[in-house]
Amino acid sequence: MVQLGLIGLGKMGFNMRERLRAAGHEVVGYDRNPDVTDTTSLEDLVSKLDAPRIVWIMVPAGEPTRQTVTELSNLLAEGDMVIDGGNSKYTDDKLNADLLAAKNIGYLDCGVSGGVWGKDNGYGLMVGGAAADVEKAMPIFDALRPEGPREEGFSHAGDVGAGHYAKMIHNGIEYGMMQAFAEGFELLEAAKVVKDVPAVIKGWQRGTVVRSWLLDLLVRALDEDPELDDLEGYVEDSGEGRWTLEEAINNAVPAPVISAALFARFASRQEHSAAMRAVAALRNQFGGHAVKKVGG
Ligand SMILES: O=C(O)[C@H](O)[C@@H](O)[C@H](O)[C@H](O)COP(=O)(O)O
Repeated sequence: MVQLGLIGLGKMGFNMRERLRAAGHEVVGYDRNPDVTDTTSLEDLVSKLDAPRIVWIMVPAGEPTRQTVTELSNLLAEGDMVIDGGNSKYTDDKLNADLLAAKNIGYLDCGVSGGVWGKDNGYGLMVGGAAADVEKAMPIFDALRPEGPREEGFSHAGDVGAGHYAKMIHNGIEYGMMQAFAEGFELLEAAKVVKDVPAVIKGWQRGTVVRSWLLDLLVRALDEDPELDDLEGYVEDSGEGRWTLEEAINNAVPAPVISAALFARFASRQEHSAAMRAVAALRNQFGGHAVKKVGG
């Protein structure tokens, strides 16, 4: 049994606390939401833990995570350790690690995959940092990861930053896979050759090359809404896809699938695309091709 401080009890952190407690670990959670928190402040959280402490951060990436690391750097002591489990950009990890290292506080970055299903199924984990720190936190990783061989749901990806780098690329792949399923779905719907689209997609769940958890989730969504027409075709993104493409450019690695998937999300948010108005205008200019006028 180990003891862990957990900051951020939203969709991910709340379920992680449940899974860790179910495995017999002691978790002291902090969240600004009084309904879910175990403590009143970060100071209080730190005071409730025995040294050497391990504190896991599960708050939104960017400023909220950086701010939390900064506050912890003033509250923790030599020998303690911080783990950032959020979807942070990997370049933030070096800054966090350096800030904490100045006080001899350890740091690991951990990409966490599995969403709201992780509480029961376990979370896929990819970790960056020193091997000795990874070893210290292993009981926590073992409780969070799925059952089965450790190396199939956990990796020590490399030095600080490597865990979030691995998660970034994982999410880039996720964008591409989702987009491929989505385009197949639209084609099946459009062509009307296939009479029962949800049945065909359900029939791909076993034996086929494309069977996968994302396919299972698509089947689940279609069970609830067979044509998905309760939904707007509007898709946000949280950064990982953009960072993956920055890496593709920096390393001159072609990534046409992931970039198309990201741009499809941008297109999904446009009601009145300037680019497509320009294409319509140009076709009209050079070829006299018909255009549709607003309100016409
Ligand atoms: O592996 C996972 O569990 C998911 O990738 C998870 O991390 C989350 O759902 C993404 O952050 C969504 O990312 P986008 O908002 O960029 O689609």
